[in-house]
Amino acid sequence: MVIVGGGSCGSVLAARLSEDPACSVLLIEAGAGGAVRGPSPAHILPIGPGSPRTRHYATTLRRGVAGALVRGCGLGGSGAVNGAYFVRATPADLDAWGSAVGGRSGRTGWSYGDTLPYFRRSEDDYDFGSSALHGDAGPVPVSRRTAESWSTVTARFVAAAGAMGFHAEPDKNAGGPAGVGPVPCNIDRGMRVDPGSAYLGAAARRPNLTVWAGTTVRALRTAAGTVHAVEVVRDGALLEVQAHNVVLAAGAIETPALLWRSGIGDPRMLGAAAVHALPGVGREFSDHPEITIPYNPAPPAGEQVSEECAAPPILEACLNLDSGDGAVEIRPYTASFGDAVPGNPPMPSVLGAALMSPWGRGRMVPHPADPWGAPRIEHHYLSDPRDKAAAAAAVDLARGLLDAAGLGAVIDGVPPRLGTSQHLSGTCPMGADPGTAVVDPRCRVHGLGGLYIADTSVFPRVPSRGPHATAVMLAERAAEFVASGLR
Ligand SMILES: Cc1cc2nc3c(=O)[nH]c(=O)nc-3n(C[C@H](O)[C@H](O)[C@H](O)COP(=O)(O)OP(=O)(O)OC[C@H]3O[C@@H](n4cnc5c(N)ncnc54)[C@H](O)[C@@H]3O)c2cc1C
Repeated sequence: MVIVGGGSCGSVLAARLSEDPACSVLLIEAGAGGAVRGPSPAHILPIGPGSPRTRHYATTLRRGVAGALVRGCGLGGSGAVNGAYFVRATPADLDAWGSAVGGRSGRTGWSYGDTLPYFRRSEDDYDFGSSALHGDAGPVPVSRRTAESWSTVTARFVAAAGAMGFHAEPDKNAGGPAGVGPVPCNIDRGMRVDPGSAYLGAAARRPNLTVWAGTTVRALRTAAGTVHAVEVVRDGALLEVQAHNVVLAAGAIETPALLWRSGIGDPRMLGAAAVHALPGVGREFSDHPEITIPYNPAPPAGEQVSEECAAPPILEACLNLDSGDGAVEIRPYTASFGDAVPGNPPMPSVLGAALMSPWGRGRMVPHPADPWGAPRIEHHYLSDPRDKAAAAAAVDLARGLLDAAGLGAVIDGVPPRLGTSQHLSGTCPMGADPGTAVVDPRCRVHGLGGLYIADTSVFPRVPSRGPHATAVMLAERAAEFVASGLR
């Protein structure tokens, strides 16, 4: 078994599949560093210029607006450098996923009921323990900051949202009505516990699990409709590694890129290099646009700040609204991205207003001149009039909250800025129809034997919450599908 990519999903897959001593697993990760890094300070995002733990990509957010995408690289992947917000997709998201992909409920289903056991299995919820909704024995610790330890920004924001009539949501992973409340985080005592640390830490010593870091998979080798090997670059040499099964978990940018480099995709795009037709690769993706509103923070008004507040995660609480024309998330960041991201220049404090169920879809295509170059990415943010209207309403709401909370004053002459939440999803979507989908409901690539995809590229659409907890659930579920295919 070869797993390509040791990020959020690849770590889960490698650990779960190697639980069976008869299954020999090779995990191949492009980023350097063979050892699992272990938990890292959650209030720092090591994604700034020059960070050895990231790869950067250019995108066009909308016509005339350039943007930058970041992906983690190294064991733990993007999960090891992210904001540590660990919120599940909503029951409505998952039920829509189940209906969209048409798998049979319970066996290959993706509805809320089908997926709940895998969310529970992945977590150790420090606040809610074991219950019908939560697990207390999984590898990922999940915790929420208590109101007593909130930073001033969070405390003022939550109070203002309550005063404005938004109802309290004490557990954003309970599947209840959306509101304002603490963000569940994969944090233990201030440290981000990414899936690499959580899952691979214990598994790495198993004799049937080999980890090759600093090794890049260049292409898949296929013959007679089956993938039988991967071509890798390791220590400067090009090698071919034979495999009975290959699981791609290289993330929502590199997984489609790897398929294209292997001749898998839309033949109209690949031309003579085409080996297997799957026109859905890169055709439509979704992500959460975020508009940030810069402000000058108000001076403290004598609030008591506990010692624990000294280094809060970047987001301790948020407001979710699921009604009306689309889901919205208002994010009161506890620090400026100049302070939280080493290497960034000084930046103002911002409040974020994100569209969490956008209608617009992005498109990714291979680099036009260089098959080894980064794909061309276009987000097409706010291209749909419904998104434009929702964005304007979300910015108004965020400004109202900024005011009501007394967080500070909007900076004159600095307009709100369109950016991305970095939640790219759905570049190789799951579905029953190989004309549009790339994998079936068991994560098998349509029409090719021996090849699975299990990462955020297979989400039919981005969930209406951050994708990380849902990515870990997906990998838990995919590991079972892959293992059952071996029997
Ligand atoms: C800066 C940032 C902040 C974020 N914050 C949050 C948050 O707070 N909450 C949330 O829910 N989501 C957040 N996200 C999104 C979330 O972290 C990702 O959606 C999730 O981690 C993606 O998991 P993945 O397994 O699909 O990909 P990744 O975790 O990106 O893993 C892909 C791995 O594959 C490796 N790889 C790629 N190509 C190859 C190759 N050819 N050969 C070998 N290895 C390869 C990469 O190096 C990487 O390690 C954030 C993302 C970023 C970048």
